[in-house]
Amino acid sequence: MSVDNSILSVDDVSVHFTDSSGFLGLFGERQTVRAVDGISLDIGENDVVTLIGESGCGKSTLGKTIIGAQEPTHGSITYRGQDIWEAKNGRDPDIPFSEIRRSLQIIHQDPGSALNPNQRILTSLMLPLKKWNPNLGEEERRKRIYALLERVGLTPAEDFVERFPHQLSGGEKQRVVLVRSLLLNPDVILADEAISALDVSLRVEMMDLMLELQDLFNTSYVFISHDLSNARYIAEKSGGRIAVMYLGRIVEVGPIEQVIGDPQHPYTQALKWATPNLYEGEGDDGLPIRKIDIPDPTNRPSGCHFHPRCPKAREVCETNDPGAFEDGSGRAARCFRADDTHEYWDSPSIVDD
Ligand SMILES: Nc1ncnc2c1ncn2[C@@H]1O[C@H](COP(=O)(O)OP(=O)(O)OP(=O)(O)O)[C@@H](O)[C@H]1O
Repeated sequence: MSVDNSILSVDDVSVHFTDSSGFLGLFGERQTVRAVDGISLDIGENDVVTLIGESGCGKSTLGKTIIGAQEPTHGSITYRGQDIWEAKNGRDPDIPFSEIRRSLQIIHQDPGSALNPNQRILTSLMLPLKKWNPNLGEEERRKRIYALLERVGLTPAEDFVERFPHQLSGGEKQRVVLVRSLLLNPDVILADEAISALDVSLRVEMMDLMLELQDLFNTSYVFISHDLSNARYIAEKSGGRIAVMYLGRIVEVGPIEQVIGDPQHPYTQALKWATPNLYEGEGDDGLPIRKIDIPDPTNRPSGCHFHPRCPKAREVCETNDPGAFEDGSGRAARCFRADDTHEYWDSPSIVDD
């Protein structure tokens, strides 16, 4: 899906891992996991996109690919028109890879692992600022760090900068990591389950803080979450998009009013059904999923990959792979049901009553 003013363009990107470990590997068989499979997505200025889906659907791999930390096996990622991997491989880029690296930052679930346990917070924040902004004097650097720490509520900053990571709570560490990313003035921050490890009471506070700072820094975010309530909160507050992933693909993407308010893809409907505070008062049409088990990612079902679990599957879904249908509202869904005139509607159901 394309946007105006795009910073990052993901164009038909796949990431396939070939694995010869495991049982079949003993017999020399190599299996391919299609962690990301033919995804196109643009990230614009001041944009927010939240990737949601079950464990193993490819959210982290797509996120890492978007920020240039994972090389795609197919397709391209461009940053302001510059192919990231051509820049990384030094093919005379218009934008050097170091500049791309600075512009695309990541915040992980575990802030502890992102901070050197032997360094005081001041050193952890000073070093990257010095590396990326060598013309900035020590006093100016210190001023920026203090101002940002105060802005995220780590006050008094003079006290926090003298501490080591083990002297901070999880929420405080995550704020320090956020400050460290923002000091580099990035265009895009990938927040990979960045709030999942925080106490529930702190999650909303952290999401609010990140979105407030977005306005100040003109930063775009790609949030990764397995929790549809959090994804809804972020998308609602930011006016951003939600992208629902299933077995390496985006099966539905668009604004919150469409994707959560009126989901088109049966998988999005199942996710919504499984999130009680989103489903309240919507009646009970029965279980919106036929099988709980996630299919083997090395051996995906034919046709629509969701068809064995889909309560609305018809014969055509077993053989034909749906493309993305756009409905003119900014939403696209990979389901034949999104097309009123599709042969799906005349195809016999494969679901037992
Ligand atoms: N380096 C790798 N080598 C082989 N397979 C991998 C590798 N990284 C990821 N995978 C596989 O790719 C698929 C997608 O993994 P990924 O971590 O992107 O999913 P996810 O949606 O982020 O899951 P989770 O929410 O559990 O973190 C999984 O089947 C995973 O086992």
